[in-house]
Amino acid sequence: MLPLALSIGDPSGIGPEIILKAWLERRRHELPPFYLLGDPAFVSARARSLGLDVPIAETEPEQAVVGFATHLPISPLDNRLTDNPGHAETVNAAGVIEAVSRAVDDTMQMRSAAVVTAPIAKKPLYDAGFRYPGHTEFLGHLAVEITGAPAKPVMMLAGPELRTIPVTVHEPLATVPSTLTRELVEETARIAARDLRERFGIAAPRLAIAGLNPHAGEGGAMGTEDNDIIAPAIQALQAEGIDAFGPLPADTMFHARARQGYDAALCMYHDQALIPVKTVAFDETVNVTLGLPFIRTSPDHGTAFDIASKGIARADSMIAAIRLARELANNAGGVR
Ligand SMILES: NC(=O)C1=CN([C@@H]2O[C@H](COP(=O)(O)OP(=O)(O)OC[C@H]3O[C@@H](n4cnc5c(N)ncnc54)[C@H](O)[C@@H]3O)[C@@H](O)[C@H]2O)C=CC1
Ligand SMILES: NCC(=O)COP(=O)(O)O
Repeated sequence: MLPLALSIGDPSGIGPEIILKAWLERRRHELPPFYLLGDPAFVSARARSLGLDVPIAETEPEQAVVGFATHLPISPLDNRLTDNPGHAETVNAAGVIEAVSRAVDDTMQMRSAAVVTAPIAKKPLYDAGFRYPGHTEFLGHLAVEITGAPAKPVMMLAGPELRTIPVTVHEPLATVPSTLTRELVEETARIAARDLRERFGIAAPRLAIAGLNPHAGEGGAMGTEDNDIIAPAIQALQAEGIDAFGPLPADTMFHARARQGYDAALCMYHDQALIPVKTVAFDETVNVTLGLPFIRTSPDHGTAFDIASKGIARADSMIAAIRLARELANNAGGVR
């Protein structure tokens, strides 16, 4: 069995802490072996300052499974990381990006089974010249760079009771309507249906498609995108045999009874998708990227700078992300 590759995320946030805590919880949660792409000196210092007794060892990915029971394996980054909890440092951008790239490379080279990313703050990366809105888009870029084949990454938030998929992802609200096209809705739904079938083992995924406007447009009186873009996309998907339905008024599609009627909800913008799923299960939900030639999961939360290095960060979502990555890798035919 291959280990999972974990990227350290923003060193100023809670990423390092929840990874250390996940390792300490490895037996209780029966976690599969993983290794961290990080700076060993930084990780040791953070563990000490948090009072967490985590032995670490510099390890090649190939050796990570062997020592996982006794220490946290770390595959060292070329870039050093600066320790300044709660304050994003642009100087750390190179190491943060290297960790993600190396985790992807290890996975594509079959040195690891899947990528699990700790949260990154976007702004310090942008300030350092990073051109991608977030992991999701960067992972799509890496996939294309490595394979030479087109890849369309699709974000899905997967919780115990609800899965949601934003069709537009890191898009300012003001430009959502002009970004939303029939093609984008269809492409996102096709990838979601395929990956829910092939990766999650759902034979005939039911996709509930949200409208964009109040009351899904109220027959065109409260906005035209629902009738002009979303409804024709749903008809095309249905004609292909995909069990898609809507456009549904978004305010009434997430309550407990409504959730029984679908396997995933396609939402038209970031907060339409992320507010319901984080409200229902903030600690257990996992961010999964669909549409890639490798598996990637992440906690649903961000860097939580307000509590960085205070010792109170919960590792539940990171633990759920590790467990889901292993499950998806197992579903991928046992190759990994
Ligand atoms: N996958 C990723 O890389 C993600 C990164 N982010 C980034 O994180 C940064 C901060 O984002 P926010 O909107 O403030 O969201 P956040 O999730 O970092 O924090 C929101 C609130 O939840 C609390 N919280 C979050 N995770 C927690 C945990 N594990 N245990 C206990 N409390 C927790 C925080 O203390 C804060 O009060 C942004 O720069 C954003 O870009 C946000 C979401 C995902
Ligand atoms: N709010 C979700 C989020 O920002 C995560 O994005 P990504 O970095 O996983 O693309």
